Amino acid sequence: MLLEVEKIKKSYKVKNNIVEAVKSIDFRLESRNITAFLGPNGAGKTTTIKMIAGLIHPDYGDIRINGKSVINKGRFALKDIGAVLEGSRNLYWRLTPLENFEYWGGIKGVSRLKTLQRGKELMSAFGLESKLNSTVQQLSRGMQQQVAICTALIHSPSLLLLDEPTLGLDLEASDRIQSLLEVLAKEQEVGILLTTHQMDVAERLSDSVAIINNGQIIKQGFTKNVLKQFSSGETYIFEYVLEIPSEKRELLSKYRPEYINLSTFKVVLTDAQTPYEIIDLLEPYSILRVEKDSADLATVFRFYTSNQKN
Ligand SMILES: Nc1ncnc2c1ncn2[C@@H]1O[C@H](COP(=O)(O)OP(=O)(O)OP(=O)(O)O)[C@@H](O)[C@H]1O
Repeated sequence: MLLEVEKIKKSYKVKNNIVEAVKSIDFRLESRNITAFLGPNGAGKTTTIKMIAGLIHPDYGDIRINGKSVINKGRFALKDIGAVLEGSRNLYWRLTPLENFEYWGGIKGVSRLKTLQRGKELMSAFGLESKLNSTVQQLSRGMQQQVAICTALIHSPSLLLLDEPTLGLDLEASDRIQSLLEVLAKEQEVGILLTTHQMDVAERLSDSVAIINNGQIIKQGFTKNVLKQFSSGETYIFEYVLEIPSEKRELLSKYRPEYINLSTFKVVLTDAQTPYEIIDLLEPYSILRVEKDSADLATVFRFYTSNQKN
């Protein structure tokens, strides 16, 4: 198993108060798997990722990478982990991408030749070959983030930790990063743990999700299973221009509609039924929309995080 996080806890002391940032978190991440760590602001995501990256120590619990505990073993952990936490803090802005790669490659114990070769390959994967010799401060924010990711990958780590990798980026930059992450996971067998508030990014990229709130994981599983639990078969939503009159309600009753408001209702259809039957039945009333009701991660996220106090 690439990453095993076992019952980790972390509290911060703020003046006379203790903030329990992470109460007890358990999860696993396999190679080739992308896990999205989701949670509202202050849920404890960054604290957890920082503990995995060895930047802060848990008060309790264990973190194992490839079966070996990394608690208090910073040097060992360095070898297997690449991380981009809080924007592009792993970059020196006055240096070029190549100089940054050389610097970080040196720290991670990779030869200069290998570092430069790998750095160039990674930059080409982003279409940034022409920027190898510009200083980081001359690059756009999207490019800087891409260079930060290249830097984190310079020593070919098996685990990549990313805090909000696509935050504030335009669609093209965000797409490039997402595509590279997919390639890294599926073709180069890297395990990726990322935090994001962008549910569409999480839905596209993640094999698994862990939803965290108040320092605890409240839901985890394969993304497709989590979504499936929320999608209720052949459920359709019909919205009419005007409210549904009582004689039509009577005719509709055999479909057991669930009314959302006076002009909108949901029905679950069997294999033998089609949405057109309903439309025919309600003629001549004008329909505004009919759509299949399927859950997305945003719905799932809202459900779990708004039920936090139950
Ligand atoms: N260095 C610190 N000192 C004191 N409290 C902290 C520190 N870092 C985080 N916290 C607190 O710990 C809790 C969890 O914070 P954390 O940054 O891990 O959340 P997060 O899920 O990453 O949030 P966001 O989505 O806003 O980045 C919050 O209540 C936060 O205020």
